Amino acid sequence: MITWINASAGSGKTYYIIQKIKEIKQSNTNKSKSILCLSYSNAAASEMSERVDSESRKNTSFHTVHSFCNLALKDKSISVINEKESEALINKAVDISLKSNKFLEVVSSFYDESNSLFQSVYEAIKKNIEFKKEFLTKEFPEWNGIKIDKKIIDSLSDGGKLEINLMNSLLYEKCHMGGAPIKSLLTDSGQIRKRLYSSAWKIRNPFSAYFIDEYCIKVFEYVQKKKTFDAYQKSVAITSWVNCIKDNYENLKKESSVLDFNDLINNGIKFISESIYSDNIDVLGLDYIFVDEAQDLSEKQWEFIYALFVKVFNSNPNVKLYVVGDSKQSIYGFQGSSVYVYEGMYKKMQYFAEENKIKFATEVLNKSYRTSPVLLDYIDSTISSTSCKSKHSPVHEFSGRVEIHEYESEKATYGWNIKKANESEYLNKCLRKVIDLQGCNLFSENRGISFNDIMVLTRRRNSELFKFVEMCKSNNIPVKKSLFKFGSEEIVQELVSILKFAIYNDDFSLASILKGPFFKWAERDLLEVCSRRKGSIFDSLNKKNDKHSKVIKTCSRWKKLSFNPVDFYGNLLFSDEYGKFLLQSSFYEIVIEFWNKVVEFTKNNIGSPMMFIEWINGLSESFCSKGEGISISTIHGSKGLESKIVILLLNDSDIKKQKIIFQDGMMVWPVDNPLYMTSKNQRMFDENLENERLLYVALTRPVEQLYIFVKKGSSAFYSDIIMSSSREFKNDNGVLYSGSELTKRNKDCIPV
Ligand SMILES: Nc1ncnc2c1ncn2[C@@H]1O[C@H](COP(=O)(O)OP(=O)(O)OP(=O)(O)O)[C@@H](O)[C@H]1O
Repeated sequence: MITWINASAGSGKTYYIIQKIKEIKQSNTNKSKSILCLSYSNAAASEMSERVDSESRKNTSFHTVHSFCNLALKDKSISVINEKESEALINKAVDISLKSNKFLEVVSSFYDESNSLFQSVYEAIKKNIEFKKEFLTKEFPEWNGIKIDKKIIDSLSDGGKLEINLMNSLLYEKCHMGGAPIKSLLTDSGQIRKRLYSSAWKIRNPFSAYFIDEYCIKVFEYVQKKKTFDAYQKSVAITSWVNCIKDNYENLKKESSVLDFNDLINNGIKFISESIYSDNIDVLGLDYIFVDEAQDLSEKQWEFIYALFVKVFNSNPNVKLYVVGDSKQSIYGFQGSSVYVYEGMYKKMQYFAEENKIKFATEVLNKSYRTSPVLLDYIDSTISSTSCKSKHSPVHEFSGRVEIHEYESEKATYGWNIKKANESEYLNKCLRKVIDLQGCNLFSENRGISFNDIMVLTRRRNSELFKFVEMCKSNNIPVKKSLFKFGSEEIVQELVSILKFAIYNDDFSLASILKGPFFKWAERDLLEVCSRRKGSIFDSLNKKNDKHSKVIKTCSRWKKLSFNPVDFYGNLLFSDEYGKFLLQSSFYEIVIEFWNKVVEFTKNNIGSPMMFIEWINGLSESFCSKGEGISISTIHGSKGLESKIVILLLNDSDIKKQKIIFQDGMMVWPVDNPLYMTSKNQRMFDENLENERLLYVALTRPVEQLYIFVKKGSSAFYSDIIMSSSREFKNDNGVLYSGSELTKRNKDCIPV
């Protein structure tokens, strides 16, 4: 049986799964049912796990699709690299490709338009790595007589724009055909064309005007064709170079016997289809499979889930699959999920059910168990323009409040000091709001507001946000560090790398240790050692032992420690020079927390270092300063969570447009030809929808109070949506918009 539930935020989707598991566990059967719960993110998987009781947890496992696939690999002693390590490898793959003939070919074929070339090279690699300006200028001052001057490299920042300008000027201004500027020839009002018409009129030849038009059309077609052909050539060259980087990356992974996150899924699919299971997973014994946050899964992850379900179904036709999601909350487009994939999967599952004569059910959850009616009204009026509309009826009756503070974008002519003043005003107002909320009562409960009730959300982790955290601290407002997952804190990553290096002697771990706070190597130092080495980095350092004696001595000491996590970190933190350094550093608090985690792990597990590494990397809980505090998170990170009060910092400059456009696996060169324009428009359309879905996720987190601080940037995307809906909600005094509904209900409750 397959059950598919698509329902709005706060309608109880996760609650449904939890209740279902409870019911299954409480039903009177002899055998305890085996349940697998899959989700997209660590946060969602651990949220589910945290919300079930201990009885339900028996014989039930909670995983992300990745961690489930990783489990299948466990016995195979292959290590899985995280995103940071994968980025370092891509970096290396680019270095190799810069020295390859492929790149030289690209450079030569594009030389006459080298500005555009470097622009695209930059754009092509910028997505994943930092551009190697220094590296390019230093290592390649000249190629085949082509001089790469600093100016060219410095101008690499605006992918595609220069190219479009160039093409426009070719078409409209600077290009001369037999002395006639094309713009003048091609437009009806152009001088040259007018002149041609008037001479045609003079010679009184009835066909001459017709010939002029024909001629103009031919020139126009020629320019279009040339542009398309140039664009095609460039797209092919750059795509083949990007593919060369990809091949290098694949080879580097192979050489070091590592897998990245994408490989995990591919391997998972392979294991399932070839029936190779590790002992860690009893795939065929599953009775129930639950999939939460299904709208966030990528096509590959779905492929895995489908393969898994079919496999289990073939051995146990009674297996039940529950898929739960909300197409309005699909916000991981950059990682391959999309509404199209989600809806396509619905049809595929329905078809599977029909083919195999099993029941395909859908359930309707149309009540909101989270949000105050006032907020629901506001959400519906704000999001109403799109498919995101979510009308569902409120269960609660308590009041709510929405307040909007808008900031205009700074005018360039006012200079930089205005910009600064505006920014701090924006953050100060937000801080003021947090302070003012103390001492007020909640609407939904009969008690005062505590810091724990407040969640601050933002689109990106940017410098503004860090400034805000600093401002909170200096105003004695405690902040929970939910912005960072414990497992991805820099120092936690370093501590994990040390254990990994001690066990595997691998280059990635050593490289990240060397660049970390203890050894503080610059990228250049590392590059110098890596480029000339034979064998591992550690071996090559060993050979030049005088210069690197500190590294050698320290690392050799670590290699001798027992690998049992508690012994390893006990020695490292409390009897080693490294530990002394850490405990005296600003990382002190987090290192102690890390040690507590090591002890906690050892208490509950057999203590294998591999298991520890996986466990600590996957820890989704946030590192929290002691006691209560406001939580701060990106909108992506707040998925599935709720908070009594949400303060939303929206900054239109946070919306960054992707500049590279791929169509059918090939990069489309940015010129104004029809293919590029169609792809670009489609991309913009998709991006806008995703940005709107992101707004929907943010607006649906609060239970009763929402404060939006919106700052107009170049795109004005969010400010337009927020301000146009707020007009409807403007109160009589024209003060901050609280919504007519809410002012009526809450006038007396809230100090304004
Ligand atoms: N049937 C119910 N009875 C009582 N409370 C419920 C019910 N369903 C949901 N809730 C409560 O409503 C809130 C929202 O539920 P839940 O998190 O399951 O919604 P959701 O649909 O998964 O939301 P999101 O899409 O934002 O993740 C939770 O506090 C939950 O405990």
